[in-house]
Amino acid sequence: MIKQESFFINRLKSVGYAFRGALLLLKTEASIQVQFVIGFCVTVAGFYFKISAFEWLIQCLAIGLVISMEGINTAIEEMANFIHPEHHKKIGLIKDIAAGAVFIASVFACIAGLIIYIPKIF
Ligand SMILES: Nc1ncnc2c1ncn2[C@@H]1O[C@H](COP(=O)(O)OP(=O)(O)OP(=O)(O)O)[C@@H](O)[C@H]1O
Repeated sequence: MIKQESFFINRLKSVGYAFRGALLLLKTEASIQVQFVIGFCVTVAGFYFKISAFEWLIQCLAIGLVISMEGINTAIEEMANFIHPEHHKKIGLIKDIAAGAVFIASVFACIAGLIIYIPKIF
């Protein structure tokens, strides 16, 4: 019983730490703030154009994917700077690959957005 309680409290604490991390990203990371504003704008567009439940599903997944990838990219950058603050070819490569992953997610999110909104606008 005690073990179960401590498991539950630990999970609750983990959610708290994760929430703190998400708030920190939103407060301090310009790229996350930009993605968040874009996410807000397309959410407004979703209501304006009355997109379907399936389109909402795709849009929510795309917004979540891009913002979370951006968060992982930030964590990789922070770790790289902490482990090796000096200039190094390998650190540059690691950062470029992490940024590349965000870029790929963003391109596909844009394609999904175009598929949803182009028929509604034109
Ligand atoms: N320590 C380093 N050694 C080698 N190249 C680096 C190093 N730090 C950054 N770079 C190169 O400069 C690029 C930009 O790095 P930076 O850390 O400024 O990321 P950024 O994309 O500007 O991130 P953000 O603006 O989100 O903080 C990297 O993608 C990498 O190519």
